[in-house]
Amino acid sequence: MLALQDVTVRFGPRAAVDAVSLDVADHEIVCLLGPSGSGKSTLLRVVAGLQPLDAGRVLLDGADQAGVPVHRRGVGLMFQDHQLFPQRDVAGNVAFGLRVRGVPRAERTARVDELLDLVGLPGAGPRPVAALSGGEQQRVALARALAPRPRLLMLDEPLGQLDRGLRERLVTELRRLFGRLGTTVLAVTHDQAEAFALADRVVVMHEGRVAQVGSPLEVWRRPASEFVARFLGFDNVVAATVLGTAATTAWGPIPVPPGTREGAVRLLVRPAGVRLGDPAEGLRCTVEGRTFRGHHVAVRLRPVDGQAPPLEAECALRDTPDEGAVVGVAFRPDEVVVLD
Ligand SMILES: Nc1ncnc2c1ncn2[C@@H]1O[C@H](COP(=O)(O)OP(=O)(O)OP(=O)(O)O)[C@@H](O)[C@H]1O
Repeated sequence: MLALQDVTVRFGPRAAVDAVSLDVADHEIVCLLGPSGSGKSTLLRVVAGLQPLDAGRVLLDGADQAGVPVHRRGVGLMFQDHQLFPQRDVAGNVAFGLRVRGVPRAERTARVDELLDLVGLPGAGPRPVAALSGGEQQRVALARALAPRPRLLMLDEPLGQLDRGLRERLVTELRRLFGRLGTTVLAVTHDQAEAFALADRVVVMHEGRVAQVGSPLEVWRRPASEFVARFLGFDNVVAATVLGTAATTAWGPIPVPPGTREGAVRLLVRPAGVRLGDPAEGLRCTVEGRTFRGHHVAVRLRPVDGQAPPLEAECALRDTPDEGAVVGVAFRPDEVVVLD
């Protein structure tokens, strides 16, 4: 449905988007994820036709979009500040795209009612938008973007300004809704939890380039590089020399999965693979701190020998050691990832 081929956008000497290629299939939900300034919004604006290209091509259903203006691309847009028209009521906002396309009144009314039902705001048509909560406004903005049945819906930080609880609920609803409608979606977010909950595929961006593409599970399990690992919040990264099924590191020997590339590498040990046990065995560490994360506790560990970098373990609530305790650390090979 959407194909980006070597898309490049420069602002001055710097490429904000640097030779990005990406395909989005029909009915697929793809999330661009990355830190501030990595080029996500610029890429979205390119697809919408709001940002000219310096090189490359954008194709929609196989047709090159060079020279095709925004309103002829058949894409729907929903931006962070969702820009509802404050002087119109909810129905007037949702109907906007239909009115500019000359859809007759009766059909417009029916479609607005249908969409308000769909986004969970049945009967809200006559309400002034100023009287709606942030979450309700977000739903109205979504209904407005969906109303003209865009072939591709683009969302820029769709839930950016809402509090976390509401975001988590809405993101699940959105995914279900898009699945039901068969909507193809390209969304931008800097929030990994949101991207992982919404997307079929995640595209991690770094300095205008694609750092990794994969399903949420693939990216989470196997971050391709140290950048992606750290962006996802994995900080147990260490220099290692691999020989056979063991790596020599500042944390001592770490078992690695069979078939791991030999020689000098960077290794990630996911916190779930850091096991705490008897202080007489393995790497001796002091428990520096603990953070409760709902279903588990993140435990910060400082190796006693002082030279090795700190590391983090993930513990079940009932197995969490006290702060200040000395523990012995062992590593599970299935949670070890070799980074590029
Ligand atoms: N109109 C512009 N003129 C000059 N530089 C720009 C312009 N738009 C974006 N940039 C620069 O291009 C780079 C990418 O910006 P972009 O907004 O695409 O990043 P982003 O990943 O969406 O960031 P954020 O999450 O903060 O929105 C940044 O360095 C930004 O400063």
